[in-house]
Amino acid sequence: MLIVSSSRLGTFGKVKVVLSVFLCFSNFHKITGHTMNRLSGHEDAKRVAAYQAVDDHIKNNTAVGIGSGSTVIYAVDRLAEKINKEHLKIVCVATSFQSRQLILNHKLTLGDLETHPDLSCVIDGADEVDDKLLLIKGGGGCLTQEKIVASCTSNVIIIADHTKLSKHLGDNYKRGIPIEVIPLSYVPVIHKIETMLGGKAPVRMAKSKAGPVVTDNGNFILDWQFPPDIQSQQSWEAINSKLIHIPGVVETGLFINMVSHVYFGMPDGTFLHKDVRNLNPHLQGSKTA
Ligand SMILES: O=C[C@H](O)[C@H](O)[C@H](O)COP(=O)(O)O
Repeated sequence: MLIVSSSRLGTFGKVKVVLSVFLCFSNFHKITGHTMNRLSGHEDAKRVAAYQAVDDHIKNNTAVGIGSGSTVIYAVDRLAEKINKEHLKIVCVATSFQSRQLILNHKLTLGDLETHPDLSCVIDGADEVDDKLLLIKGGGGCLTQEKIVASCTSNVIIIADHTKLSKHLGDNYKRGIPIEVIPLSYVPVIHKIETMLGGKAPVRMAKSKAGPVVTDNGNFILDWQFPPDIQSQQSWEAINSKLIHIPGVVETGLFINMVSHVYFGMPDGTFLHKDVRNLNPHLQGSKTA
């Protein structure tokens, strides 16, 4: 029937038919609940990690930090489910515009660091985690508020899919270390990073806007593609210290000695839990909930 009628339609009519078929197909997936089944392996892995972290660490009558990124979305889903089911009283502190929206959209209680400067835990994502649990963060442009919020707890919990796990920083995440800078300083900061530490530190350009990415704080992001041998010459702590002392640098996406636990969702639906107190990993099962 479609073929017969499409031959009698003009271009505009054909576009309408194609659009209706597309909308029908998307609604079919929503109606039949197939949306979850269509999740990719990566999405499933993110969900497994996020659910497990929430189940293990969220306690009643606490304030928690909510990180940013695509994995945190699953954590907030689980948190909302848990709060409603168990009638918990939890105050959520955001680390970005996105995370604030997530909290508000789930009708959770929004707090801030002014009212809740001590957090029971922070659940956040990462772009890469090395075998000492050092992190690269900021791939989505959020890092300064994340680091401030993370500094307000002794329990930073990272959730990620298995592709984020690597031996050394930069093994898997190739975009470089994000560095937030005050806009007027970006050229001298690039020059200083490249002269002092080597590599390249281009300003991150926006995809759907002319010009650079602008952070939630009104700043620019540099992605420092560091020289491969830098890790054999100096520690990440020393490198981070050099970077943050450059005038104009607001913060870096290097999170050093800040993490307590990391949960990786694995391709087979299990999760890998790493506890900083015992860096031998424990494969803990397949609670996908
Ligand atoms: O800038 C973004 C944040 O640091 C994210 O937590 C990080 O990029 C990981 O995001 P995702 O969970 O989407 O991989």
